[in-house]
Amino acid sequence: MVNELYPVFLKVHTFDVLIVGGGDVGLEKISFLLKSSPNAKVTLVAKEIKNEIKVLAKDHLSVKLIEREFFNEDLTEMQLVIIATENRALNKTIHTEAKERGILVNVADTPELCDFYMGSIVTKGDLKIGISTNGKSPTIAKRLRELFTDLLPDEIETLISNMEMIRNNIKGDFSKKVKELNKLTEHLINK
Ligand SMILES: C[C@@]1(CC(=O)O)C2=NC(=C\c3[nH]c(c(CCC(=O)O)c3CC(=O)O)Cc3[nH]c(c(CC(=O)O)c3CCC(=O)O)/C=C3\N/C(=C\2)[C@@H](CCC(=O)O)[C@]3(C)CC(=O)O)/[C@H]1CCC(=O)O
Ligand SMILES: NC(=O)c1ccc[n+]([C@@H]2O[C@H](COP(=O)([O-])OP(=O)(O)OC[C@H]3O[C@@H](n4cnc5c(N)ncnc54)[C@H](O)[C@@H]3O)[C@@H](O)[C@H]2O)c1
Repeated sequence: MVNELYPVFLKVHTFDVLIVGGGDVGLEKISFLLKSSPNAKVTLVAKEIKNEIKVLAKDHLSVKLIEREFFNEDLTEMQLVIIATENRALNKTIHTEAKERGILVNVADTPELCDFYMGSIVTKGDLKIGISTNGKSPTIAKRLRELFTDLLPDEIETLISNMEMIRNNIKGDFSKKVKELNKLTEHLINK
């Protein structure tokens, strides 16, 4: 099958995100989301919310927890929904309702019901690399994250900051700027 995924880097703090389910999977999803995007505007609804999620929410003022069963009205004004209850039929029903409202949906661990996948994420300051295996092996995505995190030197952060300064200070037209920036960085790739 062709890999048709198009990666984007979302400014999640400008979105309203709903997570349904507050068990192990809900915890995994909200943890990864907040790790990358600490100010993500997340509402989590679940009949029972794990204590770890409550502890995490205390450190993130943009997170709202609602401990009760899910109602369709919870989807109002949401732009992204992550569904993670243990009830597959319920997950499917919420998926259908969300799609009717034009909301992008991720049903945790159910690739065929996902409009987008949560990626595995390598972070070195302003550098962020999202990894996906097209839903085939989250374990490989995780291992590649570990590999790239080790492989990329922390100095990459300084390098990117320096390049930003140079980029802002190069005078002249666009093509001259592009040429100079390319010349400065060509030694980074040793073929
Ligand atoms: C990247 C990451 C981000 C995150 O979770 O936020 C993520 N899964 C992670 C870990 C992980 N998940 C699972 C295991 C156990 C081992 C295993 O089964 O492989 C491990 C590994 C571990 O924990 O060691 C269970 C699992 N996951 C999915 C299925 C169903 C299936 O594949 O059919 C099953 C089987 C459930 C069952 O047994 O029934 C499906 C999805 N998981 C995805 C993302 C999406 C595709 C990503 C891609 O394109 O690669 C997708 C499609 C949907 C989604 O959830 O977005 C995070 C790594 C974070 C990190 O450490 O960096
Ligand atoms: N835990 C894992 O590591 C794991 C691994 C692979 C797949 N899965 C699958 O992921 C799904 C979720 O797993 P989990 O371990 O988080 O389950 P869990 O039982 O720990 O949590 C389920 C959550 O859904 C909530 N919920 C159930 N019905 C609800 C409703 N009507 N309204 C609102 N909230 C409701 C519960 O209150 C709870 O917070 C399951 O389908 C499971 O098979 C889990």
